[in-house]
Amino acid sequence: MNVSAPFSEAGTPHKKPEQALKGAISIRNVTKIYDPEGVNVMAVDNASMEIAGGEVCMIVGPSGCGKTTLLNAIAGFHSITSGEIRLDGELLCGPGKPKAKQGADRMVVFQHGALFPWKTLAENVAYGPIVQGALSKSLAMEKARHMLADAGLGDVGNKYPGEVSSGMARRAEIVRALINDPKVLLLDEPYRAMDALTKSIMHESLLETYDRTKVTIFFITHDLEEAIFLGDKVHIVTTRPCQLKKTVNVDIPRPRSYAVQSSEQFRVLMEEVNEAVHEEAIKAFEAGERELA
Ligand SMILES: Nc1ncnc2c1ncn2[C@@H]1O[C@H](COP(=O)(O)OP(=O)(O)OP(=O)(O)O)[C@@H](O)[C@H]1O
Repeated sequence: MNVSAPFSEAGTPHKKPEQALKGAISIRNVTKIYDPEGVNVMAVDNASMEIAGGEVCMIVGPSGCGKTTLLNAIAGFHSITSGEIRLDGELLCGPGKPKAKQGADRMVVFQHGALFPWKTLAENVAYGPIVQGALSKSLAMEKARHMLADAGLGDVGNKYPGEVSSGMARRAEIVRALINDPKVLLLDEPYRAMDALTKSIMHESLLETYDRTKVTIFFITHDLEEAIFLGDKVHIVTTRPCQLKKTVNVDIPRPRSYAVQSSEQFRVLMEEVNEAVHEEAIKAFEAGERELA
C-alpha cells in the first residue's frame, strides 16, 4: 500500500501528538424509542459506552439490535429519547436537546457508497471544504489530490466513481470524510458487500489511515475478524433493545499486519467475542420466533 510523503503544506490530515486524544465519545444512559405514540419500537435502552479519543471502537451485535440507531444519534441524524451523548465533554444531545447538530467533526461513511457519480474522485473529495467555504476550489482540489495520493489513489483522482473498483471508491469516500479533519469517523458496515480479498485491502488501507491520523473510529460490523483486526476495543451489544453487553480489549500492537490473524492471541480473542455474540444471536433468533408465533 502506498503511503506517500506527509501532506503538510496545504493543510495536513496528520495530527500532532497532542491532538491525538480528540474525539472522545461518551454515551450515557441513552434510550431511543421510535414513534412512541405509534409503533413504539425501543431500539436502545439505557445504553452507556465510553470511547476514548483516538480509539478504534468496533460495535458488533445482532441484526436490528440498534447499532445504527446509536450511530445516527452521534451523527445528529436522529434524536434520542433520554440520556446524553458528549463529544470531548461537549453535549451533543441530551436533556433539552434531543438531537445533535450535524457537523464536520463527525463524518459518516455508510455501507452503500455515496460518491457523486458525476464528479471525479478528486472533485468528490474536495466537495465538502468547497461548499462549506473552508477552502477555495483550487486549494481544496490540491488538498484532495494530496490526500488521495496518501491513500494510494493518486493515479485515479481524475476518474469517475463508475470507472474505478468498489474498493477504490470506498477508500475515496473515507478520504472525502477525512478532508474535513473530523474528530470522529462513523462507519456503518462500510465493507459489508465486499469479497474477502478486497476487504483485506480495505482493512490495510484503513489501518494505514488510522496510524497517520489517529482519528477516533466508531465502526459497526457483523464481521468478527474485522472487528478484532481493526479495533482497540470490541463492544458487543445485546439484541434489541441495544445495551452494552461486553467489551473485549484488543491488545494487539499497532501497526498491525494481516499475519496477526493466524496468531494464538487472535484466536483467543475471536473465541471470546464469538461466544458473547452467539449468545445474543440466539436471543435475537428466539425473539424473532416468538414474534412469528
Ligand atoms: N425510523 C424507524 N421507525 C421505527 N423503527 C425503526 C426505525 N429505524 C429503525 N427502527 C427499528 O429499530 C431497530 C434497530 O434498528 P437499527 O437499524 O438501529 O439496527 P442495527 O443493529 O443497525 O441493524 P443491522 O445490523 O441490521 O443494520 C430495528 O428493529 C428497526 O426496525
